[in-house]
Amino acid sequence: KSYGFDLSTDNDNAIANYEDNDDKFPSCEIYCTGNLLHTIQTANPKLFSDSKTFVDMKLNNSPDKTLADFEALMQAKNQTPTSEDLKKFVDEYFSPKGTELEAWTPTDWKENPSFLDLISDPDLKQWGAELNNIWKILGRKMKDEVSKNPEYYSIIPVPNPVIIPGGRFIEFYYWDSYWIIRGLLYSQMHTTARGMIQNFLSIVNRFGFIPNGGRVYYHGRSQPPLLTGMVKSYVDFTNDDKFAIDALDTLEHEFEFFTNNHSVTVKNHTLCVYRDSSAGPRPESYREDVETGEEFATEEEKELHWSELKAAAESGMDFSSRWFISKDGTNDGNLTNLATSSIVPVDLNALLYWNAKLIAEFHSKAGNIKKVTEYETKAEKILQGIQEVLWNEEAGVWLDYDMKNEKPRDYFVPTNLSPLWVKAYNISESEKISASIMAYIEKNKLDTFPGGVPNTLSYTNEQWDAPNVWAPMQYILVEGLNNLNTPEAKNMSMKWATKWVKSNFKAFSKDRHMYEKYNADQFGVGGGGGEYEVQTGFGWSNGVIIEWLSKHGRDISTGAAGGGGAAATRVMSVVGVAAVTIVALIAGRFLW
Ligand SMILES: OC[C@H]1O[C@H](O[C@H]2O[C@H](CO)[C@@H](O)[C@H](O)[C@H]2O)[C@H](O)[C@@H](O)[C@@H]1O
Repeated sequence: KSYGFDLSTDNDNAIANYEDNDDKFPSCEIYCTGNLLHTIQTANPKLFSDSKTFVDMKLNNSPDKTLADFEALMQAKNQTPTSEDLKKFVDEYFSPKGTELEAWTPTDWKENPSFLDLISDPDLKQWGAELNNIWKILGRKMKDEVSKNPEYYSIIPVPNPVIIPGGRFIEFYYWDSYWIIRGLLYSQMHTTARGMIQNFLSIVNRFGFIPNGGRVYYHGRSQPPLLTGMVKSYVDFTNDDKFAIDALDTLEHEFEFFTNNHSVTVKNHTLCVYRDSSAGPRPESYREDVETGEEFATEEEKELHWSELKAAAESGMDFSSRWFISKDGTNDGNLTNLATSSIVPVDLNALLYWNAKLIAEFHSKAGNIKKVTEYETKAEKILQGIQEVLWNEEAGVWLDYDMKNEKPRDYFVPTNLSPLWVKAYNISESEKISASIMAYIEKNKLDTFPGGVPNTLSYTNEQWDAPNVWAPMQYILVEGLNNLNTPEAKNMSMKWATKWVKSNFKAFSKDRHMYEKYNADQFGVGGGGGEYEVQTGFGWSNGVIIEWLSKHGRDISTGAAGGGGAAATRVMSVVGVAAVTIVALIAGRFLW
């Protein structure tokens, strides 16, 4: 079946739940589940150093022939083929990863985007130009044959070229694309940004939701819902209200789909959790999931474990102690303690509130008064849930809620502050909230890390734990504090933005790479841990830096000390800088 890429919206035809997925993702019988996938991904010795390699390879024959010939091989080898037998089969029946894609230079790429004029420091300006060049390296276009014969590929066909994250991630990722698109908009690449948003609209129209990334094996889960936020960004840059109005049916559909499939009732409020709807290990990390699954005795327990792994992947934070619930109800443990779907996450509910508010705003542009009221009411209900279930007066911040133990999880994650970013709080209480957030920052010593604010304060060797620090999370913190609009919060926001720009710059100057994640304990160093090597490229890291160079490039310089530059010296007292320095040195960390 080939895709016609009909961008029109037809909610009646879009699926209302995940049930019809098998039809919608025709190559799933090869790439999502089954004996072939299991046998190749668990071969001993292993065939691939990264499990994702196999599921990104193209089929040379139809799925039916491939499966039939594989079964014949299994029979011929008495169900116990050697690794060598399997390697021969893969070489004959699959083509290398990436053959379905072509490098693509965005047609709207500009040599000298105007944001470069907003940067004073010559070294930062040069760096900005190099980051702008990277858009050309990260551009990918699908070959026409993909949409004609999608059953030969794990990649999900989309009509327009995309900017990928980079490294092993050669397809689109849902939430990464939010920061990539903002970076493109700041780089005056409106056509590429619009094309990527249209891809997502087309995907919602075809499947009802946006999968985690652009591969069929991500079919059971999404990622933090940011499509409506992407449309808002596009409209803010272009004033093209019609684009948002035309997208409304699809945006509503994504919102309804997401809330229908993720809701829970807590303390009489309907809120959402991250969740997955598929069976089995993650195909792209099959071997790893089979190994952690060994810890469980029954098939049912294994399935539950895999489902919690995939729910964590839906959150974008795969993996993190944020999702561990130990026997005594703490965040201690390891991947076997994952209980993602029992934790009500602050960020997801704040984002859904934002979605509802934006949909109401777009309806108001269209003059659809009834719809404005409908979505304002939905937003208000989510806000009440956030306030009554997730706001924690004692901690002075929002906290994830543990439904198993019926208690808040008082552990730092940047997402605890995410309502500030999307204004999911009562604005009239900004002063009070600002005081309590600043006290929370102080109490958790969040300002003492030389390389940015870590994702948690637990050192577990998982990639979304300390000491790793991630661009989207720095963004949420910095933009959220800025929104609070009090002098203290704005100062901290500027200080953290400056530190992040300078730390990324140091790493780039040294290694010539933008990293997927960095190290909070060391200034200018890439991150590590988790199940794959740190990746370079890197879409969201580039996007965030381009945005902050555009916004603050006149105030940041590479020369000045303090993790800040001209702006930081303006907003912080000298005493403040010295205090931060002393605290960091006492903690045995190097500032730069
Ligand atoms: O292959 C392992 C996991 O890789 C992805 O997760 C990480 O990279 C994504 C792309 O940058 C990012 O969106 C995510 O936040 C990262 O943790 C993938 O999204 C996972 O589903 C996958 O299991």
